[in-house]
This record gives sequence, C-alpha cells and structure tokens, in this order.
Amino acid sequence: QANSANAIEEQALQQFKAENGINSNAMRSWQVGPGVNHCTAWKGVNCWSTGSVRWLRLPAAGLSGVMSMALGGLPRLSRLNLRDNALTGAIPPSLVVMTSLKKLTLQGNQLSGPIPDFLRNFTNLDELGLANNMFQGPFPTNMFATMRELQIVDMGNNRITGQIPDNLVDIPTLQSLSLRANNLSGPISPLLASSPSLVTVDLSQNSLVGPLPSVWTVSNLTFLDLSSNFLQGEIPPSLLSLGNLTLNLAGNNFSGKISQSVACSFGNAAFKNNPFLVVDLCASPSAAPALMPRASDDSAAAAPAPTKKKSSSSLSTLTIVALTAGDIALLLMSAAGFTFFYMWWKKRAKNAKFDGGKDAWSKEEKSSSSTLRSVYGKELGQAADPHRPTYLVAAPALRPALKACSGSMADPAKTSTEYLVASDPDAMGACAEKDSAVSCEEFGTDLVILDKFLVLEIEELLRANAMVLGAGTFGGVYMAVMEDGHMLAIKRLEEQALKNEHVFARQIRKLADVKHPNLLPIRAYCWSPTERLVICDYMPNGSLFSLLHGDKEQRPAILSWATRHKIALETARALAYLHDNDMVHGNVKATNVLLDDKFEVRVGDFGLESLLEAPLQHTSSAGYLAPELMTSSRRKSAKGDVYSFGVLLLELLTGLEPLGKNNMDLSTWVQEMVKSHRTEDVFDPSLVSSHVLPAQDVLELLDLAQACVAEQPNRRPTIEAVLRSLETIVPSGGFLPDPAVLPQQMGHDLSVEHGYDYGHEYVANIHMHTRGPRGAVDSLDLSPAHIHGGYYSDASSSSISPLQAGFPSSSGRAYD
Ligand SMILES: Nc1ncnc2c1ncn2[C@@H]1O[C@H](COP(=O)(O)OP(=O)(O)OP(=O)(O)O)[C@@H](O)[C@H]1O
Repeated sequence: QANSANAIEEQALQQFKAENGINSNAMRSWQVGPGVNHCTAWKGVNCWSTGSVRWLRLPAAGLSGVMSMALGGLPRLSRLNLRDNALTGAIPPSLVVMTSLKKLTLQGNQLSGPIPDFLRNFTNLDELGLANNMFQGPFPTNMFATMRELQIVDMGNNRITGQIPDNLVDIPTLQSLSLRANNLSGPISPLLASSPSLVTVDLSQNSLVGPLPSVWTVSNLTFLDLSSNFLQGEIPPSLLSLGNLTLNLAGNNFSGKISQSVACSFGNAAFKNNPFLVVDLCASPSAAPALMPRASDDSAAAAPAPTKKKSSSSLSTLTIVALTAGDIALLLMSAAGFTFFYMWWKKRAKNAKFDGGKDAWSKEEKSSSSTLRSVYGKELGQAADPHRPTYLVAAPALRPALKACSGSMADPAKTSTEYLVASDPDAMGACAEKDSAVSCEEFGTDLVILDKFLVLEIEELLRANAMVLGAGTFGGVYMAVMEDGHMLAIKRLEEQALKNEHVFARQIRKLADVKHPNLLPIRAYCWSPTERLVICDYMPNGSLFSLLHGDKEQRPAILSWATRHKIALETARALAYLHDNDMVHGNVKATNVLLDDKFEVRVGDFGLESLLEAPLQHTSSAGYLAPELMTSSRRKSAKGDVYSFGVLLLELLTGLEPLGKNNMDLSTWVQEMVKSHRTEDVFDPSLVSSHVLPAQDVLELLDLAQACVAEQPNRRPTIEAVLRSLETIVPSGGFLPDPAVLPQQMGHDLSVEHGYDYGHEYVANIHMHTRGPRGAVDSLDLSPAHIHGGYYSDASSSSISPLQAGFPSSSGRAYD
C-alpha cells in the first residue's frame, strides 16, 4: 500500500514538473527510470522514512506557469518552499490536504487572488511566507484563529486590505510579522503592543490610522517600522523607553514633542516627515541607531510623505526579513566603505601570494584575477595556512559537505531518521512518542536557522560561490557569496564533532543564544551523520591577525593607534560578557578577533568546544596559552583568557606575532625589553616614526598588557578590571614628538627643565618626566612659554593636548 501511495506521489511530482518545471535547470535531476528513487535522486525532494514526500524545496529554481494543482498529491508534506520563482495564478485549492505543513514559503512569485480560506487548516504552520506577490482582498475571517504556532508571517508587498486581525497579533509564538506595503487600514491593536513574543514588526507603507496603543510592553521587540501610514496622536513614552529598539515612525501625522535625547537614541530619521511633531534634533545623529532603508525598498524614512510606494524588487534569494541596525548596515555597506574594502581586499590577496601562499594557490588561481568566482568541483589546492593572511582559494570540499547536509547525498538506503535511530535511540524514542511526521521533522538532516531574521535554504548555499578562508582547530572555514551578495562564513567541524544530533542541537542553540554586539553570532547550522556545519556572517574586514600581520604597507592607515585601542576595548567587552555569563572563551587570539564592515569587533569561535565529542587538550594556540595551562590538565579558565588577551594587547602594541623567531614568546620579549630600559623600542614601527615617543596612554596600555600576562594567574586582573582600565584610557595621538628632534623641527625657542642628554642643544620650557634611557615621555607639561615653529599658537597652554593631537607633519605645521 505504501508503495502505491508513494508511486502516486511520484506521479504528482512529475505532473508538477510538467506544469511548472519546463524551464527549470534545477529539475533536470528529476529523471524517471529503473532504480531511480525520487526521494534521494531528485533535487529539492526529501522523504519520510515511509517514502512519503516530506519536503519540496525549489527556491529560485526557474519555475513558471500557473501553480500546479498536482501539488495536492503530496499530503504528508511538511515544508513547501517555492519562493523566488515565477509562478502565477492562485494558491491551488488542492493544497488543502497538506495539514502537516510547517513551512509554506511562496514569497517572490506572481501569485494572485484572495488569500485562501483553507490556510486555516494548516494548524501546524510555523512559517507563512507569501510576501512579494499580488494577493489581494482582506484576510479570511478567523484565518489565524487556528494557526497558533506561527512564528514568522511575511506577507508584505501584496494588495491585502482590511484590518490587521487581532487573532494574528495575539499568536503566542509570533516573532516576526511583516505586512508592509499593503493596503491595510484601521488602528494598531493594543494586543500588538503587549505581545511578549514579537521581535520584529514591519507595518510600514499601509493606511493605518488612529493613535498608537498607549502602553507598550513588548519586551522582546527589537525592530518596529510603522513609517508611511496615517497614524496620529502623541507617541507614547512607553514606546520610546523600550531599550534596544530600532524604530521608524517617519511619514505619519504624529504630534507632540520629541526630546533631543530621544532623537539621539532613535535617530532623527525615525521621526521625519511628521508635520505636527516637534523634534529637538539630535546634534550628532550619526551616533544614533537610526533605522535605515532596506536595500530593495524606497526609503520609508526618507520618504517625503506617507505615500504608498511598492518596491519593485524584493530582496533576492537570501532575504533578511527584519533587520537589526547592524544587519541593515551590512546590507547597505556604503559605497566608499565597499570600495575601500575591495581595494584593500585586492591588495591583501595580492600580498598573500607573496607571503607564503605559494602552496595554497593552484596554477589556475595564480594566473587568474582575484575576482570571486564559482570554483565548485575543481580541485584547486588546499586550504590556506590559518596563520597567514587570508587567501582566495577554491573550496572543493564545501559543496559535498553541503550536499551531505541537505540529505540528498545520504545513503539512499537509509533516511536521516534511521541514522538517528542508530546514533541516538533515546531521541528517536522521544520523537516517536509524540507521533510522527511533524514532531520528528526537527531530527532530519537540514539547515537549521537559528537567527529569526535569516531566510536561507541549503540550495542557495549549494549555488553560492565559495572560497576557503583557512583551517583552524575545529576544521576548515569557507566564505560563501550568496546571489544577492551577502557573504556567509561556514565552519565545517571535523570528525570529533558531536555525533548525536539532539545533543549537538541543544549545545549550538545555547551558543546562538549568547548575544553581544562584539560577539559573532551563529546564524544557522547543519547536522548530518557525516557533516556538521556552523554558519555565521562573513566579516568583510577579516581578522585582526590579517590586519596586523598581513599587508604591512596598509597597516598604519588601517590600524591607527585609536583603532587599536578601540579593538582592544571591544574585544574586552566581548570577553567580559562571556565571563559574566559563566563562559570562558578558551581561544582568544587575533584570528578570532574579526572586524565587520564598520571595523567593529566580533569575537568568534566562543564555546565551539562544547560541540565536540571530547574536550580538546587545549584550544588556545601557541604564544597565547597561559603558562599554567601548558602543563596542567585544566583546559581553560577565565584567567587563561586574560592571559591570552594580554598577548593580544602586546600584539596590538608591537605589531609582532605572539610567537617570534626561535619560539621566543612575545610576552617574554616585551618583559626583557622593558627590563633593559628599551621600552620605546617595543612599539610597532608603523606607528612610531623616528621622531616620536609613546604617550602616557600607550604606556598605560603596555602596563595593562603586562599585568594580564603575569606568570601567576592570581596576579592577573579580571577581565572586568581590564575593561574598566581600558575604558579610562583615552587614546590620544598615541605618540609624542621625540625631544631629541625638537630643536631641528621647531627652532631653538624650546627648553627642557628635566635633564635630557641626547647630545642636542635645544630650549623649551617643557617639563618632562622620563622612563628609560632614551626618555620615553611619561608625562609632559607645557609651561606658559611660547613654543614656536608652527606647532603651538597658544602660548598660555599648560596642557599636553596639542602635542598629542597627531604626529608632526613633515612641513612642521602639525598643530596650531
Ligand atoms: N566569520 C568570519 N569572517 C571572516 N573570516 C573568518 C570568519 N571566521 C573565521 N574566519 C577566518 O578564517 C580563518 C580560519 O578560521 P578558524 O576559526 O577556523 O581558525 P583559527 O581562528 O585560525 O584557529 P582556531 O580554530 O583555533 O580558532 C581565520 O583566518 C579566521 O580569521
């Protein structure tokens, strides 16, 4: 019986192909013949252990024509994803039988007609994606009353009319709601303002009216876009006091006053184009997390009036449905920033070739440009040395890994659930108890999205261009460029990764829940019996390691003293957050300090050890490892992190790698230099020209670094204390003119009160306190005396700030 049911399903699929897949390259694998099993051989098809079709996923697969009624022949379907195709017509009524459906994603087609009434039968649905089509008319009455498990509703950019139903906004699991760019009217329900689950809400570009609900208690809301409506009245203080909210109320008829502090915290643009609203504009709006327009939209924030503008295109295949300020900024990487990155990237890639990349580059790669291009299937050499700057190398291993993860490469004789039985009978037992299809779906091999704002299918990853970034303790890392240009980093965990999917899922979800602006979030993962992949955003400015030790020519321009201080500060913030939450990083090092498009730090690789079968002896790399961890069996500790962080500080100050020639470690070398009064010689030569000496703040940082690398763990400060110190160190120009050269540069109108003997004669009323034989300046006061030569115009200055304002220029007019 099962066989004949499955044969019927196969016929339904063939019919679907005949009607919608004529132009689809993706469906070329849908061949019929003896021994060909549609469950394992047909792209986008995945079956239950019974042989019934479980998933049909063909996003951006070139489908066209009126959406086929034959799909109704797949009654056990759990996931139907046909987004970003060119399907027309209505959603076929035959789909009514798909009561096991959990995800229905049809965004980005040309589907039309009313939203079908039968959708209410899909009581297990957690994701409904109908955006960017031409659906029209109101929501069917009580449609959402039965869909109580919905988490994501994305129905933007249609022609839906009527009011937003209360039984949609009060779904207890609803996290992301987008109904933007429709013709919705009526007020915003108070239920929306009190939802405990909602994280992102986009109701922009509708015709919503009335005042906002007066009390806002949406504790998890991070994104609210109500721009370009006809909302009026005062903006409730409880809304404006929500922390962490990216807000857009532009293009409405709000009235009342917005204080400067509110304008600064949400950004002036959030309140634009409200003719009756008095906004005390923020003077430095750049500091405010103003909501920015999405890539494919007309800017609601910038819209001159609340006119309805439909976006002509949707975000392409990889769509971030709701965006944090950082995500948006990533999408909208400024042209200047991008150009800079591109030039730097090219330079970095070029440099990599000369700097030891010989083995990592194939002949073909060497002769080609460094343009990103698809290199799947070509064996183009091996992964780059992780301790070298990033190489652009082909990623031959990624595609099979992804395929294994998508289930289609799995042993056709076994379904993923059978693998699970073998690897984790308990988990399977729990699954079986709850019955069947839907509750067991989680255990299949597939990409699991952990970030609610990411919509990504494994097929898109399979199509992506990819490069090897390197290989570390846990396995290889690849960069994949999606069709819309978004870049992801995919870490392929090696064999020692957890064999039990259940445990793996639990651990990785824990890691994904650790969120801090300076930690690199895990966005998705993929587990299969043979592959475990961890997916994060690719950080376009690479790692601190490649910045510091890569292109030396670029280093001074990119890594100014102030930037180094900022990197140290942000890294300490990330570590302090981990320690505060009883976590230890265990692998603090420059390759794990990544920089996003705004040069903000995202520390990666935290907690990955918890995804391994057995703890590694130690993960920290040579040079960064605290002495007590080299010998003891203790794997990692907070004090060990502080030690590694101290090494990182030294690396920032000196520009040197943690392990030098003859295996001398950096901390020992610095200690020796300081002891032998050669402190000023430890600093990165690209910061220190021959005419400057380190300023007070630089020396303070050196002291701090040395405290962190104390031999005895109990003599090291806590990371919290390190952070406090870093916060009090205000980065100056970093380095002061060397008094030894002042006479030549500044004339003879200077004298030094405290004796320096450099063999030069000069005069200046400058108080200098010195360290070391060459007199690294510890503190420096200008007396009221004049200092000429164009350096100072303020004779009464008694502050050192003019000297700290920068390096002397060659023209001798650095300060005035
Ligand atoms: N999200 C990312 N964006 C950009 N580059 C990345 C990203 N993740 C890792 N990399 C780079 O890829 C390379 C390999 O990273 P990986 O974390 O595997 O190794 P590692 O940091 O050298 O060593 P370890 O595994 O011990 O941390 C490194 O150069 C790292 O900086």
